[in-house]
Amino acid sequence: MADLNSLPLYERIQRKNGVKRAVEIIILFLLLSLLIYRLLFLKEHGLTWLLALLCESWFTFNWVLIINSKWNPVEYKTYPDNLVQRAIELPSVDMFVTTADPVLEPPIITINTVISLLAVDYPAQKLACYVSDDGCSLLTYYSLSEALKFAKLWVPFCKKYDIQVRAPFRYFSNDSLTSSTNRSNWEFHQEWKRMKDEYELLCHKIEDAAQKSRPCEFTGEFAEFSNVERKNHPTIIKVMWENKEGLVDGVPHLVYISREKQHKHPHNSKAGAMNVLTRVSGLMTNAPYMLNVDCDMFVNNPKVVVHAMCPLLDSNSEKEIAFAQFPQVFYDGLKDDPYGNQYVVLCEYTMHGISGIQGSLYGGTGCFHRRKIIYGLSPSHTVDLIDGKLAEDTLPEFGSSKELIKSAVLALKGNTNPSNCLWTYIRAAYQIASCEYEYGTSWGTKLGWRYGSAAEDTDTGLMIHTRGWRSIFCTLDPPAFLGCSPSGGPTVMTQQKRWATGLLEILFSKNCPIFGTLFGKLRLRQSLVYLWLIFWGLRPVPELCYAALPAYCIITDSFFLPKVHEPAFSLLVALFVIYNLYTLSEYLKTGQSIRAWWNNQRMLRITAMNGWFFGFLSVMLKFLRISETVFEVTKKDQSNDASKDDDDAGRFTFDDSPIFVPGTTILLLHLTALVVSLLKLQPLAHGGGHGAGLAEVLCSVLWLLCYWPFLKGLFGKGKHGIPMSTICKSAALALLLLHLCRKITALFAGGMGWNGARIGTVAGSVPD
Ligand SMILES: O=c1ccn([C@@H]2O[C@H](COP(=O)(O)OP(=O)(O)O[C@H]3O[C@H](CO)[C@@H](O)[C@H](O)[C@H]3O)[C@@H](O)[C@H]2O)c(=O)[nH]1
Ligand SMILES: [Mn+2]
Repeated sequence: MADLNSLPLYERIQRKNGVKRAVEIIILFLLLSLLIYRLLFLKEHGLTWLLALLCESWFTFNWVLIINSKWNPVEYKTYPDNLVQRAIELPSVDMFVTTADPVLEPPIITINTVISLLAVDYPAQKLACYVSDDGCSLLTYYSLSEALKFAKLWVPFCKKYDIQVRAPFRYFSNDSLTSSTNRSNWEFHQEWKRMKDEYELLCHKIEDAAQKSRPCEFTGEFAEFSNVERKNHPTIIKVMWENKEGLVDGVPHLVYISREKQHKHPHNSKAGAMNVLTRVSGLMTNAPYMLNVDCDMFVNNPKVVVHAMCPLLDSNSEKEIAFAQFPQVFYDGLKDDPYGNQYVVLCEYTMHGISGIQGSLYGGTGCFHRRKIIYGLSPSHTVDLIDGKLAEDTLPEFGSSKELIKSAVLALKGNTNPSNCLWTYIRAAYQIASCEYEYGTSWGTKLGWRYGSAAEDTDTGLMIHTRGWRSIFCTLDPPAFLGCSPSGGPTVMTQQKRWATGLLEILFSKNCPIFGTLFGKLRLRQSLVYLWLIFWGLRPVPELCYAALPAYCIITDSFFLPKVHEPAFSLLVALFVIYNLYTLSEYLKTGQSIRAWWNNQRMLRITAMNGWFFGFLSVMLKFLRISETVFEVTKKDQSNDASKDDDDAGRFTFDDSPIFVPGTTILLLHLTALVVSLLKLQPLAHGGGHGAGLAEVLCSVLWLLCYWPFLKGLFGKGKHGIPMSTICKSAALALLLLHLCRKITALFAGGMGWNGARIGTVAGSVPD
C-alpha cells in the first residue's frame, strides 16, 4: 500500500532552453547598445532622434518582460492511471458553459459543447452541467432541450465504443466510421448510422427553428420565454435533466440559467454570468471543483477531467494550487494562420514559461477552479480558521440567501454533499440569480469572478495569484479542448480591441499587478508577466510613432536611422537578422510554415495599430467619462470544409468600422513617402535636412509589406475592400499629419533627424 501511495499523480518537468536564452540575451545586448548609441548622439539630433529613443526604450523594456516570461519553461505530465491505482475517490465537478447571443454564437455550436461535456469519461453522478444564457433565447433553450434528447443516445454510444471526439459535429465531419477501431463490428455500424441520422435530425430541427421568427410555441416548458426582452427579463432557471438514480454511466444533470436582466442594473457581462453560475451550482450541487468553458470550446479529449484532477488532488497541492488551465487550441484554423490568432508559439513558449513562475494565467475557458478559492480562500487559511473566525467574517459577503451561506460553509470546509434533487433549491436559485442580489455583497470584488474589466479572465486570475496561489498549465495530446478562432478582419479587430480594453482597465485600477507585488503575494516575476500582457494595451502608442517615423523622415528629407557607412548600421542589421531568425525558429520548431511566421509578424503590427489602438482609445474615453467600455461578443463561425479550401478564406476583410482608419492612414503616409522618395520630391525639406538614407526607405518598404492586406484593400471590392469612407477619413488624417510635419520642420529647420529601426518588433522578408 505504501508503494501505491507514492505513485505520482503528476510531474513537473523543467525544459532545457540554454540556446534560446543565449540568443535572447544577445538580442537584449544589441538593443541596449542601440539605446546607448542613441543617447550618445542625442544632442546632435532633434525631436525625431528623441522619439526613436523613447520608442526603442519601450521595445527594450518589453523585450526584458518577454525574456522573463520565457526563461524557465516547465511542463506538467499527469498520470490519471495512478489516481485509480491509489484508489483516490474522484470529487464532483460542476461544468459551466456561457453563451450570450444566439446569432453571434449559433446554438448548434453551444449544444455541441454541452453534449461533449455531458459525454466526458468521468462518473456521471459526479457531474453537473450548467448553461448560462445571457441572450435569454428561446432558440437556445429549445436547441438545448432537443440536444438533451440526443445526448441520452449519444452518451451511452460514446462510452460503449470509447469514441474519442464526443462533439458530434466534429465526430461526423471526420472520417469517423472508417478510422474507428470498431469498424469491423456490425453492431457498431448500425449504431453509428443511427447516431448520424439522429444528429442530422437534430441539426435540421435547430436550423428550422432558427429560420422561424418564433422557434416553437410558447407553451409548456417554453411558456416563460414569451414576452422576454434580451436585456430586460426575469430569471429563468430550468432543471432540464436530473440523473436521479445517480447512474455512473448516465447523463449528468443539465441546468439552464438565464439570469435576470434589467436596464438599470449593470450585468457585468461574462463575469456576472459566471458568478450566477457559481451561486446556483453552489446551491444545487456544490461540487468542490468547477470547470468553465466558452460556448465554442468543446471537449476534445474525453479524459480531460481525470487529467485535471491529478494535480488538483495531489496531497500537497491543496495548499498551493488554485486552478488547472488547459490551453486554448483551435480547430479548422485557416492555412498559414493569416490572422495570426492560432497562438501556437505563444502557447508553446510563453505559456510554458509562465508555468515555471507562479503558474499559468487564467484564460477564461478550459479551466478547472477550486470552488473554495473562488469563494475567497487564501493559502494561509486553515480549516480551523474556516470553522471559526473566517466563516463569521466572510459569510455576510455572500449575500442574504441562507441556503447559499449554508452551502458556502460546506464548500469552504471542503466537505460538500452533492444533492440528487436539484428542484429543491429552485426558489432560492431564483433569488440569487436576480439583479439586485449582489448589492452590498462581495461578489465581483472578493468573491467569484471580478468585475470592472472586459478581460475578466486575466483579472480574476490575477486576484487569485495575488492571494499567493499557484496554478498549473496542462497540455494533453490530443488537446483537451478545441474552440474556434475568429476569422475576418472586423471580428479579429473587435476581439483584440476588447482584450486591450480589458487589460488597460486592470492596469489603471487598484488591481494593477504592481500593487499585487507590493501589498499582496504576487511574485515579482509573475507581476512582470502580467505587465507584459497588460502592456499590449499601451503598445499602440510607441508602435504608431515608430511606424510614422520613416515616412516622416523621407518626406522631410531627414533621418532617424544610421547611415550605411556608420558602424551603428551593422548593429541594426545584426539586431534585425537575429531577432527575425529567433522568431522564425520558434515557428519552424512548432511545425509551422515560414508563411505562418510572416503572417503572425504582420498581424502583430496590424492588430497593435488598429484593434489595440481602439482599445486604448476606449479606455481613455472611459476615464474622461465620455463613454463606457462594453463587452462585444466575438462572432463564432460555423466552420465547414468548403470555406477552408476557398482561396479567399485567408484574405483580409474589412467593414466600415473606424477601427481600420489608423492602419489605412499609416499606409497612405508610407505610400506618399515612397512616391516622394522615388521622384525625389521631398516637398517639405528645407534644404537643411541631412537626407533620408537607404535605411528609412527600406523601413518604409517593410511597413508596406506588413500592410499588404490593406494595400490590396485599397483596390479591393466588397468585404475585401476598404470602404471609401474609411479611405477618405484616412486621407484627411494623412494630409493633416503632413501639414503638421511641415509645421514641425519649419520650427526645427536645420539640425534634425529621426533614427531607429523596427528592432525587436518588425519582421522582414517574404512579401505576401
Ligand atoms: O455578456 C456576456 C458576454 C460574453 N459571454 C460569454 O463569454 C464567453 C467569451 O466571449 P467571447 O465573445 O467568445 O470572447 P473571446 O474573445 O472568444 O474570449 C476570450 O476572452 C474573454 C475575455 O475578454 C474570455 O472571457 C474568454 O474566456 C476568452 O476565450 C462566451 O462564451 C460568451 O457567451 C457571456 O456569457 N455574457
Ligand atoms: Mn471565444
